Amino acid sequence: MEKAFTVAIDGPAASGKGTIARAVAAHFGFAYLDTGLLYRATGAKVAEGMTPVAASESLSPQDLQRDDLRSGAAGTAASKVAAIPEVRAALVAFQQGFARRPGGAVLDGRDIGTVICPAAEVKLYVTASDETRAQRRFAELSPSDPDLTLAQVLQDLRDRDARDSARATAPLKPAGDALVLDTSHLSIDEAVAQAVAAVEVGMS
Ligand SMILES: Nc1ncnc2c1ncn2[C@@H]1O[C@H](COP(=O)(O)OP(=O)(O)O)[C@@H](O)[C@H]1O
Ligand SMILES: Nc1ccn([C@@H]2O[C@H](COP(=O)(O)OP(=O)(O)O)[C@@H](O)[C@H]2O)c(=O)n1
Repeated sequence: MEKAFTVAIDGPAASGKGTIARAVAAHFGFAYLDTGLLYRATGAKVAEGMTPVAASESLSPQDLQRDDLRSGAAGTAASKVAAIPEVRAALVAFQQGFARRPGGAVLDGRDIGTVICPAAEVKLYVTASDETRAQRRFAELSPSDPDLTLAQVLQDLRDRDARDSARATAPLKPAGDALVLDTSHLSIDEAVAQAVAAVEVGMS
């Protein structure tokens, strides 16, 4: 594909957005941007003493490659800086430029279909029950954090979703024209197949 074509994927924590986004990008040969990493890296720099706005304005490719961005603490730090309008504003141009690059792009996050790419050709809102999401995230994080409990992961997800949904700027919510994909009872292959089918409709 020569022209721009944007697939916007939003949803709450650990719903399967990233898994679907990566698979869709690989299937169609599109570029992929995990926009949560921008907020996680900003939060990590704030934890090291930078102000949130300076951190968001100075993000480098290396900042996005740190190996400590996937932890629960990094997710919580991300959602705190993500509520600051100036931090979000500092990250808009990069995301929009990525979305409109020639050849197609998939972006996943919280506000891609609502704020970053309201004209995206395809919009998905990926969700799953709180318990399903907590079990998936627990399975992911517990091998490297033996003290972690399922109850703690569930509480962290709920706190983060509540903060992301309640903020005034770019809150977590489905775009009016998004296709809602509940993955609670879908395998990864089934969820990806439904997303691929939605993109095929968008391309036709
Ligand atoms: N449909 C699914 N069924 C089972 N596990 C899934 C499914 N989708 C995602 N997962 C797993 O759940 C975890 C969280 O998925 P991820 O794509 O990282 O979510 P998000 O990007 O929304 O935070 C990962 O370990 C992933 O392999
Ligand atoms: N487009 C985005 C992406 C992430 N975020 C914030 O960054 C946090 C981490 O996002 P993430 O996508 O990496 O989190 P997971 O859904 O993977 O757990 C979220 O809880 C949001 O607060 C956002 O506000 N807007």
